[in-house]
Amino acid sequence: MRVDVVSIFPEYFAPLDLSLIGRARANGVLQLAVHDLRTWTHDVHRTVDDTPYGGGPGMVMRPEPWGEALDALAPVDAPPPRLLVPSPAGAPFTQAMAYELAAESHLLFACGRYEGIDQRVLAHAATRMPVTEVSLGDYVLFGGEVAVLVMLEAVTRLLPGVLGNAGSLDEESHAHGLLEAPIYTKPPSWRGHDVPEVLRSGDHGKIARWRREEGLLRTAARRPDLLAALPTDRLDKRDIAA
Ligand SMILES: Nc1ccccc1-c1cnco1
Repeated sequence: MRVDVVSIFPEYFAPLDLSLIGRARANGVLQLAVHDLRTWTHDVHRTVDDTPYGGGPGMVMRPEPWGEALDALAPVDAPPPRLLVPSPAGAPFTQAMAYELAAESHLLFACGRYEGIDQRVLAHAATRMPVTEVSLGDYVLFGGEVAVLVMLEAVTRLLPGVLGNAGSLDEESHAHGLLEAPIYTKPPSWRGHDVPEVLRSGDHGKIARWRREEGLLRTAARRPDLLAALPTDRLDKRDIAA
């Protein structure tokens, strides 16, 4: 997968050389390039923002540098990338979206700052590539960079060969729309707290049932919205009885 990121703070993405993402880049699973938006400015001050039409606080990112950046990174003679723009006004980022993005061959992330990017940049881009504004949640950040770091981690770990034990993808929270059951390791007793007997029973069927029930209980208690969204065929009669 090819990923291009455009930001006025390219140094934000230094962490991407670390750990799993660093390995995915080293073994070619992920081709990542980070670009400074100011590359596509032409004035001595390398200006990327201006005052908002209609007045109001803050500044808006100018369309011209973004237009030239997208022209350069999504040339018309190549298959179009999927443009992702982190935004508080975007669609919620979910594990389902992470799987969707992991199937793409080229992602292009546009990191907005200030009050955001002139809307015409997205409107023009949408004439020649899929554009998705994405929100990480209902809170306000200084810019899209941290959102891109989160999305890149969530997507990259789904790429083949990135996670050592692909099986762990199957068990983690949100993998099946439910939260994961509590997990434990040695010692069997610690500060008066014991590991649930069932997990030390060696009875794998019983352990699997316990984990599913505990995941359901946790989901019902902490994220009833996830339970409500679960397709009914995903809850078999054993779950209802639990
Ligand atoms: N607040 C922001 C400002 C700029 C770019 C993204 C965001 C964002 C994304 N998800 C929540 O907020």
